[in-house]
Amino acid sequence: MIASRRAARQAGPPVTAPKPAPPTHRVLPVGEESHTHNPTEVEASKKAKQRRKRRRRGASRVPDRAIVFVGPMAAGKTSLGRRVAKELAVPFVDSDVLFVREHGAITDFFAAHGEPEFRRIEAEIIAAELAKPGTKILALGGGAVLTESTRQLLAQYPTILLMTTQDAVLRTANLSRRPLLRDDPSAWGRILAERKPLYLEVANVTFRTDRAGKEQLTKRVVQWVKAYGRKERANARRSTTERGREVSMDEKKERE
Ligand SMILES: Nc1ncnc2c1ncn2[C@@H]1O[C@H](COP(=O)(O)OP(=O)(O)OP(=O)(O)O)[C@@H](O)[C@H]1O
Ligand SMILES: O=C(O)C1=C[C@@H](O)[C@@H](O)[C@H](O)C1
Ligand SMILES: [Mg+2]
Repeated sequence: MIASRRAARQAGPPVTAPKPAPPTHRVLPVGEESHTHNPTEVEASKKAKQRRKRRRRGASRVPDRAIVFVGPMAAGKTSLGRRVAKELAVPFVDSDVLFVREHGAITDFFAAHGEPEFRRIEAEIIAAELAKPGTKILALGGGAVLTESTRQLLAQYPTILLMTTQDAVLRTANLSRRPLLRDDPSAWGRILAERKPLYLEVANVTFRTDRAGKEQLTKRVVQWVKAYGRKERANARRSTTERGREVSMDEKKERE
């Protein structure tokens, strides 16, 4: 059976078979690329392999847990977070989106149950998301840092603060989706003044989103994340070696 299938494969299609359709520039699904001998498709396959290799290399340099984005309303957590996640080929999660999925619109929830109940559930959602293994970009709601337990958890995660100015927000953000700002534009600055110390307490680094375009910022944040991952791995290797040395010193002492 196997021999006959091999023979059929070696024999190729019957001479009378209709001519196959001309090759197209279709991008082949992952895993199918190596079954072609068409030069265009071979080239596409090579490029796909290189891309996967680059992604694996990139992924191995990023921290193996959540990378968190914090910052004031409309600073760019969602738009930049999505871009950075795409570039690193890791999932993007937004705590506001998780909340809405479970409990409906945030403004309605505030009106019906009040802010303290919102903060309690928000903190639970964030803690559960941080506890899940694997690299991801996690964007937090603008007020998540108000909760102390969340701030304490963030001490164990690379945390990026996105900062901007009220002028930039009023220029770029869609105010119809932000009724608080539409009705009282100076609310943004007042809220930021109250929260700034909390943002700075949890952040490992700050990027200004009003001073550079999204593309340039994405590159800079990706570079920072990779450098953070490299440093963390180097530190882990160093402390393993040091622990190894301590053990062998102890063994030596015991033998003496
Ligand atoms: N670097 C940038 N340059 C110009 N515009 C930007 C930049 N970053 C974000 N924006 C714009 O600012 C607006 C707010 O961005 P985004 O919704 O990502 O902010 P956010 O921090 O997620 O807001 P929220 O706190 O409401 O969730 C969007 O219109 C976005 O396109
Ligand atoms: O700044 C805030 O307090 C908030 C920001 C949003 O991301 C939402 O989490 C919610 O609207 C509260
Ligand atoms: Mg957002």
